[in-house]
Amino acid sequence: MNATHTGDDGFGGEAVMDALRANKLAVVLLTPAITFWIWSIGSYLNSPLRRYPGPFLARWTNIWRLLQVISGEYAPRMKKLHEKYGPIVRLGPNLLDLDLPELSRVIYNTDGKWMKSDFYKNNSAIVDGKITYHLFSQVDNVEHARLKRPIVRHYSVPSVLALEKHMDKVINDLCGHLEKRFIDQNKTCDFGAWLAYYAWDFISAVTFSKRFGYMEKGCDFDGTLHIADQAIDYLGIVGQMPFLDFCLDKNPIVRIGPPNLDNVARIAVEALFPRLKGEDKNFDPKNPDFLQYFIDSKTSHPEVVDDGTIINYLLLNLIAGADTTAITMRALFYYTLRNPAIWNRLVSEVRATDIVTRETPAPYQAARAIPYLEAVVRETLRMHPAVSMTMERIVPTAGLSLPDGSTVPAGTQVGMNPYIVGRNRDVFGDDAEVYRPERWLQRADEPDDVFQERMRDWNAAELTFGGGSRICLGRNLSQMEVYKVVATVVTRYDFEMVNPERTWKTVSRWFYRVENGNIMVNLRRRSGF
Ligand code: HEM
Repeated sequence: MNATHTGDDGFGGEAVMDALRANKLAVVLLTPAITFWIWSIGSYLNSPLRRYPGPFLARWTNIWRLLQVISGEYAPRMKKLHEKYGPIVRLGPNLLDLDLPELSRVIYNTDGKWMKSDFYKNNSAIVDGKITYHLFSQVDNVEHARLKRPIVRHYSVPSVLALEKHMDKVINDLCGHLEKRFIDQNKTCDFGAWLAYYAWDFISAVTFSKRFGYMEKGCDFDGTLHIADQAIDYLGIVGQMPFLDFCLDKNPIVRIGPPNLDNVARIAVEALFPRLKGEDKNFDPKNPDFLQYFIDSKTSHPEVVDDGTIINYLLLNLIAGADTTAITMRALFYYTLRNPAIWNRLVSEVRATDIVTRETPAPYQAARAIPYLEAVVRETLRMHPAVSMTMERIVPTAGLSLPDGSTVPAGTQVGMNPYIVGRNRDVFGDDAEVYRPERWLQRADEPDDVFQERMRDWNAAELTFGGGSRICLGRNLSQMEVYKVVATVVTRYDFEMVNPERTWKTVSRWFYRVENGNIMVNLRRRSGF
């Protein structure tokens, strides 16, 4: 039979060839997977972190923690893990989260040996083809100190106090808007949203004597507030697997990242150049602002500061300073307004001081001297820290000794989460999950020295502003912003929360965000104000 040649030799040769080809393909496909698994099992078995407990998947891959951040419930979930596993939880193949406040001064210190991890690096921009880090994202401690030196003194209490006139104007404007738009029209106010507009206008006013204009427009008119949320979510999510930044935001072919904060960058540039030319009409030399401080540092530290550095300083102020403080103020009103005993005490103690008039907001130092206001602010910072994620550091050469007698080897990433240490029961007591400002006051039967020692321990456990040489640069500024506005509005208006029984919606990633619509209030002007 003259069969057409099909390659089949009558002994199933074609089938054999097919099988061989299929096998080759299987080998090509399976080899990397098998190698990866052998490597994973090897690393798992040999890992010096094997002894530390944590979720099974977290020991193998950082994808597990990335998913926790995406969930938007990061901090509460991590808190549950600590309840299950104890003070040391392994959150990734090379990451330990510690609920050990006694080690906060060891990990967050000023000796320059503890570096930030690569988590922070994606918070950077490409300038002239080069990745540029700012004060927050620079992980190299020497370079960080160089960048910080020219400006650190401008964030001290006396320097920030010199900006109080700017603050008073913004607070009076906030009050004007609340009266015109809500009180006079008998309308309910989304106070949470207004606190955010206030925070953004406040930070721009003290930074370059000009407002973004969110209060004037009464909305996030250019979408910047929304973009800032996306940018900070990107930091939290991509920071779990830092190489992803090179596939996404820093992708050389197509950039896949959150929208740029172009508007903020444009405003910073538009503020700098007219000022340098002496053409800035918004600037009054009698009322300094951060931009002026930064320009002065060009003269005092010419080896570090040029116009590019100033833009970086400006941007960081605007981006790091607004949402963090807005979150704190929202949390403060949420917790206090829902609890009549706390709210009434706050109102009566603030009003009794008589430090606010129709024309003048509360002076900072007088507001800071009201013990119950201090207690309320501290309790808010403890219960609802604006940053609610592990602040990762790399263990230096000497290793890290833990209270269980073990030593964490150099190169491991470790860190603490302000949300978790702030709720540590050994430090703050069995009611650490309860919002109770009174805990910050000296008890009637508590001797002075006992109270002072308690405060020392509590201060060490409070990481809301971070610690050591990387402690928040803007903490004095943000405190002025909070104390002044709370004392002022609490004196000028009566507040009534709409639906105080409704629980709020929060998102916990890098920031512990509070969504709009959670603090709806009806306001009434008090007589004499
Ligand atoms: C309630 C308000 C605020 C909170 C809770 C807060 C929290 C923090 C935390 C926890 C860190 C350290 C992060 C880490 O080590 O991983 C930090 C760093 C920083 N914050 Fe704040 N912040 C607030 C307001 C501000 C303001 C108003 C500004 C600026 C005007 C600011 C500027 C910065 C800067 C520049 C850093 C980096 C410091 C460095 O690494 O040297 N923050 N902040």
